[in-house]
Amino acid sequence: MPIIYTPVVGEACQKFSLIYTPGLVEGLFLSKDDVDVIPEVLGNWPYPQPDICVITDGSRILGLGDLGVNGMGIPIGKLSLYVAAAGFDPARTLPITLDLGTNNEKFLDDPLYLGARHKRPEDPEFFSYLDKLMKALKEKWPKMLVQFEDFSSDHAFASLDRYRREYLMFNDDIQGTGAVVLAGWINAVRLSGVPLKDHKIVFFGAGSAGVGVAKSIKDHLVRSGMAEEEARGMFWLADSKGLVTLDRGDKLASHKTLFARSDNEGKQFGTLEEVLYYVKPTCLIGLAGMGGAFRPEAIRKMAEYSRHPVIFPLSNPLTHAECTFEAAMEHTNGRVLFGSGTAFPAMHDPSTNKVVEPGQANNCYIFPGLGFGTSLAGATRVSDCMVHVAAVTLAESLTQEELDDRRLYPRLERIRQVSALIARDVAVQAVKKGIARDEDVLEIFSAKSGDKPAAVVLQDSRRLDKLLELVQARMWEPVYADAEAGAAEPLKAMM
Ligand SMILES: NC(=O)C1=CN([C@@H]2O[C@H](COP(=O)(O)OP(=O)(O)OC[C@H]3O[C@@H](n4cnc5c(N)ncnc54)[C@H](O)[C@@H]3O)[C@@H](O)[C@H]2O)C=CC1
Ligand SMILES: CC(=O)C(=O)O
Ligand SMILES: [Mg+2]
Repeated sequence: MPIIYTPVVGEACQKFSLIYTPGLVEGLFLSKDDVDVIPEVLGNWPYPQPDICVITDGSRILGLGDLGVNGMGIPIGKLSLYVAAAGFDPARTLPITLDLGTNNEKFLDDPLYLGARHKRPEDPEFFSYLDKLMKALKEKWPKMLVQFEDFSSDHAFASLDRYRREYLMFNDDIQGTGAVVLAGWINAVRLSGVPLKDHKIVFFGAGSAGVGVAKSIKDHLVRSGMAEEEARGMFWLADSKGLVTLDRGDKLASHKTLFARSDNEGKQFGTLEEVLYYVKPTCLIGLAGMGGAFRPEAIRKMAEYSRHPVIFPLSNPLTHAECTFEAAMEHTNGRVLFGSGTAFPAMHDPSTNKVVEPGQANNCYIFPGLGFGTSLAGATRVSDCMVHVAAVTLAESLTQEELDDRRLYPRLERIRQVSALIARDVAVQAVKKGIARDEDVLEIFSAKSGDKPAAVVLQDSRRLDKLLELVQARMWEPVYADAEAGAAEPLKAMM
């Protein structure tokens, strides 16, 4: 996991042009010059019809910025996790990197850079290209789910809004991250001892991930019965200019306006510390890609404001995490409820004489199961309910032992089990919405395409068990064709 994914995948992307292996088909590159021949380029893909595609334009790779075509490591890494964590067939996964240019001067001047050495196009050309690509992908592989990954935040929000109704797609940084943090947050709130409505959440970073997470938690609160205004009042977002307020004097990007504060009485708060002293939050979430930004003083303040402060330094890779697990433990006297984007090692807590394992709040707990359930159901799109149920199922997937250990997420070793549960519940939501098309899934609920079965049918435990069996039966297993060799046994034992 730490090799095919964060942190090493970040380094692999930084060095991608140098370590590239000619002749190995790793993924599909589409350049600006291909604009009129996109279907023909897709036709060059030498493997069977893909079920899942991860696409990036390399414009915001983890917290490492614009890596251009070198971002290819991310679709490859994410798809490896679709295989390992949910059971997609590796031959039916498609990594795509758009080589539309880069605004990274270092690469523009680098003779060894593999991508096109020109700047990125303006929005009209960018979206016209993307429109053609989405159309061509749907025409060629209508059932394939497309995951948008690591696009710069303006394009991440705009493309999600543009394609989510017409195409089978979702944005992992906005929706996958939203769901995984919501799951950890639900469990952290339970352990914090602070009533839900009294939580105050500060976000350091208000980009695709920050706003995606804030929206996901806010929508969950509203679904649970809280009024929209009250729910929104629990959030304070800070970006590179400080607390996001309506009267800050700059033109706010549209994705930030939903959470912009209007109750700041004309005062502005430029630094994270100023925001913390003003808000006195119970939760601090880092999604700014600023390594070390949660300094000891800030962590100590969090421990003053709450007996069990929730601190989530979520930026990737490890060097960009806002603080380490060790620092969070030290400056809260071990009271922190912690989740990070990249895994930190476990620590011995002298006060309890126990080993404490930090949570890994990474969308890798969500996208494999969400994608598998969507694909299994033959869903025609990814609805908000499908993403929301993925979060709730993840939050509820902990075993008694994991709950006793005060964990926020299940052990990573159980990821295939957890992904299967998420896939089942996502598929149920697709059936509920009438957007499932897979006949085996529909038959379990005695439904036809387009039907919306009654709640009593959808909650019937016998049918749910059958659906889980179907999920497990369809999961690809890394076994040798000659099963007699017994190569499958160690992996089966993990299930
Ligand atoms: N744990 C997880 O599962 C995930 C983690 N991430 C991480 O989150 C980070 C951000 O990702 P995105 O939101 O997509 O990027 P983004 O570029 O859309 O947003 C970054 C935000 O940070 C703010 N920022 C930048 N410098 C700052 C500073 N000095 N002080 C305060 N704010 C500052 C920007 O104004 C912007 O609001 C990345 O490091 C990425 O790896 C993203 C998705 C999932
Ligand atoms: C985990 C992830 O999607 C990111 O850091 O961008
Ligand atoms: Mg990402």
